[in-house]
Amino acid sequence: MTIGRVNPNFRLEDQGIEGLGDVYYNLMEPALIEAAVKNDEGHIGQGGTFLVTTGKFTGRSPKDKHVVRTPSVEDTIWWENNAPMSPEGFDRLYEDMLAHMKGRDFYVQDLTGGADPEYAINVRMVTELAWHGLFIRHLLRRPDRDALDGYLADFTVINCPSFKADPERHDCRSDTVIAMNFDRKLILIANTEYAGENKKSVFTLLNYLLPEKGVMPMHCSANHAMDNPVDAAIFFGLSGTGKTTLSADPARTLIGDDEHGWSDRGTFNFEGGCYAKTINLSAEAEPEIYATCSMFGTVIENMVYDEETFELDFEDSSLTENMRCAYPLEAISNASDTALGGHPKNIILLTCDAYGVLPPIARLTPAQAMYHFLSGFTSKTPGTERGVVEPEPTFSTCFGAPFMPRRPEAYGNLLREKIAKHGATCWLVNTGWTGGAFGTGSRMPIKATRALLTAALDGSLNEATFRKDPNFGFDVPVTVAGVDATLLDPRATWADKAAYDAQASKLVSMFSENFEQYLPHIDDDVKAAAIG
Ligand SMILES: Nc1ncnc2c1ncn2[C@@H]1O[C@H](COP(=O)(O)OP(=O)(O)O)[C@@H](O)[C@H]1O
Ligand SMILES: C=C(OP(=O)(O)O)C(=O)O
Ligand SMILES: [Mn+2]
Repeated sequence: MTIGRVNPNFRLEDQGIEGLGDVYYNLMEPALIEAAVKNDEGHIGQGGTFLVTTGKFTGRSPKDKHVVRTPSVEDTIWWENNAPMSPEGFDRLYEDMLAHMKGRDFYVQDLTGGADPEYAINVRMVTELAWHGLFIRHLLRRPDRDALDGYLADFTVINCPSFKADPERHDCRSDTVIAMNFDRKLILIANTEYAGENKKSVFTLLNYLLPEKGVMPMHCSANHAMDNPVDAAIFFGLSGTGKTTLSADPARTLIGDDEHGWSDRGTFNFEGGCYAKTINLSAEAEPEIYATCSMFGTVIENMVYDEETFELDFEDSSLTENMRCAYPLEAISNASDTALGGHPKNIILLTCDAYGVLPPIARLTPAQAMYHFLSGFTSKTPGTERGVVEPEPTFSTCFGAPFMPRRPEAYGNLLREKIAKHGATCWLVNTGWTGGAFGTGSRMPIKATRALLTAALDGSLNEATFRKDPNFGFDVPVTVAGVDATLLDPRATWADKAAYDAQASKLVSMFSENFEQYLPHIDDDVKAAAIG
């Protein structure tokens, strides 16, 4: 049976997907919650949130993500970073998945990725779980109801957690799979309930498609000065570095928290919602995000709560440290209603340095910015990927290697052109450790990071006195109003200075060793910015 609103000429049957049980098209939030409760997928929480747990998979499974190796993508995919799947393996996977789906109920959400209509693509999300429908409806962009009657999808994502892949038959690594087929315009996800796979697969898709249109796709958050979209800032960062936290700034307008494009027209959010971490979330440090945890429709994933009062426990990470809430952009009071901004005036590279070596803020030349963008030094945050249990230093190029189908230079060159053309000021911000490495020191206070960003974004920090960092060659401010000057110099925060020097020189070598792979592909000015 077909229930809900859909283009009568573009039902699943029209895509060759037949024999399912009931198919629910484009249900709105209340109906999705009702369906999810009826299916026993979770519980309604305080304020009308929806509370779910996702079982074994509470973070992404990057090693199970595959790109189908067809001739048309052979030369453009960065195969060292993207696990291949044969077209035959994919075809069998699709066939087996469709057979498995027969008789089961599914939820279809016809959505869009990209706030700029010029670059938007239509993505139909077909989910076995009603709450995945609710999640992705929050996260992507919702077309007007009337537009649904003529909606056609550019790409279709099918997410079926009850299906297990067969590595032999489907040419994949395990029984969990995220398979992207750019030729067939299909993405198949199986055997994981972690909601983040839905949004990050669409992100990966846009990272593949947009560079050909001259648009730089970016793993970054974005905001702009209150009521002044021209004064935009973007914050690149791998998971857990602070994109979501720092872009929700009460003094600025939020454009988006995770995925953006930069075209000749400026910046635009790919999404229509946010996906925040809730571990140790406090009303004091992050009031806007905290407030969404008691709003109607917010999806609360893998949080422990009191079974009698339904009160959330923000400290209890026993299910995972990667506990989350998902909500539409409108849930943040000062979010932009267009999700568009100008060309970024400031570009922030967020890094979570678990070694406690990098300063809390440094100003970068364009060449240094390119060097750090390609290096992507940071730490993986516990829980965000399977198997990561403590902050794990890594070089994740473009601050988002798991989502980059193309070679890093493809993104690096686009970014570099845009920085040169629009003259953005670039900053490196360490939201990681201070006063010692992970285990000895402590995480950078959010308040200090915010104060430094405020000074960078309002232009006042440019007037500060800077010192040149002896290890990394970038400019580090010596004093900033409202921030303890000791904090600005990481060496000064370590009790054991010799230990700092040893750790810093170890990090310099790591940078230098990692960067060797890029040397054949880059220009002399970026080479000159290389460390070590
Ligand atoms: N100085 C800091 N800056 C930003 N976030 C911090 C800082 N100190 C601690 N945190 C915590 O780190 C996490 C950052 O996560 P998040 O903003 O979701 O990152 P991302 O969006 O980049 O994945 C949050 O849980 C936040 O509370
Ligand atoms: C959804 C994710 O992104 P982020 O942590 O960058 O918000 C993720 O890494 O699973
Ligand atoms: Mn985030």
